[in-house]
Amino acid sequence: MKIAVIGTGYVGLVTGVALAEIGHTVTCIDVDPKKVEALNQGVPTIYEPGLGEMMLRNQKQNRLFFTDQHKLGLADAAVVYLAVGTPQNTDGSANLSYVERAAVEVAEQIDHPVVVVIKSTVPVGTNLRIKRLMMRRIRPGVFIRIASNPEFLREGSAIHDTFHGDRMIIGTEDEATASLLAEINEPFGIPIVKTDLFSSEMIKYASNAFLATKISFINEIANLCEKLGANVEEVAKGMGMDHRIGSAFLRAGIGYGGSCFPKDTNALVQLAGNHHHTFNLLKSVIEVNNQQHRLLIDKILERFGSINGKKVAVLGLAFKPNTDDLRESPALVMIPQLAALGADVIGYDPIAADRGTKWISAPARYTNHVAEALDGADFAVIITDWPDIKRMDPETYVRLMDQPIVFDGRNCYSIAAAREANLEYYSIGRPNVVPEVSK
Ligand SMILES: NC(=O)c1ccc[n+]([C@@H]2O[C@H](COP(=O)([O-])OP(=O)(O)OC[C@H]3O[C@@H](n4cnc5c(N)ncnc54)[C@H](O)[C@@H]3O)[C@@H](O)[C@H]2O)c1
Ligand SMILES: O=c1ccn([C@@H]2O[C@H](COP(=O)(O)OP(=O)(O)O[C@H]3O[C@H](CO)[C@@H](O)[C@H](O)[C@H]3O)[C@@H](O)[C@H]2O)c(=O)[nH]1
Repeated sequence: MKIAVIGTGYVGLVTGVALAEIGHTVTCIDVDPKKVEALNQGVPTIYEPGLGEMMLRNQKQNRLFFTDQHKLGLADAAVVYLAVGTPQNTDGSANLSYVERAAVEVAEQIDHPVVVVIKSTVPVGTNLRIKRLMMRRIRPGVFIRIASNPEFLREGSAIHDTFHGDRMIIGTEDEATASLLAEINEPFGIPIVKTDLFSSEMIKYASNAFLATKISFINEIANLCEKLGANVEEVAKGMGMDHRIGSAFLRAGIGYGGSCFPKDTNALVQLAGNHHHTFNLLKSVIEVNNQQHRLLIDKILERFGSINGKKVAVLGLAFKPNTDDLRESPALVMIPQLAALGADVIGYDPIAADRGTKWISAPARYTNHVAEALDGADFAVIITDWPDIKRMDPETYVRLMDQPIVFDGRNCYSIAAAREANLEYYSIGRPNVVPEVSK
């Protein structure tokens, strides 16, 4: 099948590469000529384990192409995926201008029937609205069908998720379109759920909102555990063994970030509000998450009083491990706050260090060497549970820092290991470790 994918961001690039991998001929189109140039040279524009090799293989086998010319990319495509961004408007609602622009571009260029598949996360009703928008612009005699096929990949494990997802959702207006999409995606071997357009759009928002709810719920339990002397990891383990609850997404921490949960929860609250429904539960989930981002600062101030002039190592800038994505990362909140309190901040990230200066508007230095960040530091703050940080022996902090005091937003080490290393250690929802000498 000849397929065009519009947008080579996270979702567009992974979708394009994966569809080529299962045998389709795919042309990915992006308005950014620099991205297209890099991709044409075989250089992936996002950091995603396993993506680069798969991309190159399919380019070499002439199944995967990149262009910034819509006309060229759409020329003989039977199916066109829209995978452009749907960022947040200032009021929290989803900004659909990129989807609309891409849809208009397709409508004006195509001269043959196509199925338009919306991969972007869009509010309920958008697919239908986009179809109508396109119908007003297509040439006489050209026919389009629309499908909603929301994406569920996680950054950092996008390739794995694409080939081993729990389900694929296909929302359509007619069985023929649903069957065509099922046939295209059949080689992925993932269970396919066929449904209507509106339900498909809602499944995406409801799924992200539910996962965010699990995280905020366990974070609230963690905050209570701290007050009551329980250990949230023990609690999450005990809860998660009940299969009705499940153990996934019960890791307490500094709060969720990333390009999806924050914006999609806000968009669902807005969407509900537009229909005179106050989504109280989700509003609280968002509020708890915002509070959670500030929690470590409170702990730091409680410990030190003032951090003016203190050297702090911030470990991890990305919103989660295995990605260089800083969108809505707790680091964006934490580093400016630390700097505003007078701390001398040095940020470490194994992959995203060079993005620090560009993304974070606060006086701070950045490095991709963890030892350089820790050297002579008065305290450290862990934002991202990168494998190399988790693997680090807690004794390393004692060896490198001026004062071995760690505020861990991701519960990277066991309480026993911190105690054994004589580390002063504050984590989330677990007992503090304060060695005798520090008391
Ligand atoms: N990032 C994720 O992990 C993820 C996962 C699931 C769903 N989603 C959803 O998928 C959508 C895309 O997310 P993303 O993170 O890949 O976005 P992104 O912002 O990283 O990338 C969007 C790309 O589209 C390009 N673009 C914009 N308008 C265009 C046009 N008219 N023609 C061609 N190219 C155009 C941009 O240049 C950019 O490269 C969003 O709706 C998002 O919510 C994202
Ligand atoms: O138990 C947990 C699990 C996650 N997180 C945090 O939650 C955020 C999101 O993590 P994750 O879901 O792994 O990453 P994303 O790449 O943002 O993926 C989410 O958002 C995507 C975009 O919509 C969806 O496609 C995915 O299914 C959905 O998991 C990160 O900050 C994590 O640190 C926690 O704090 N505790």
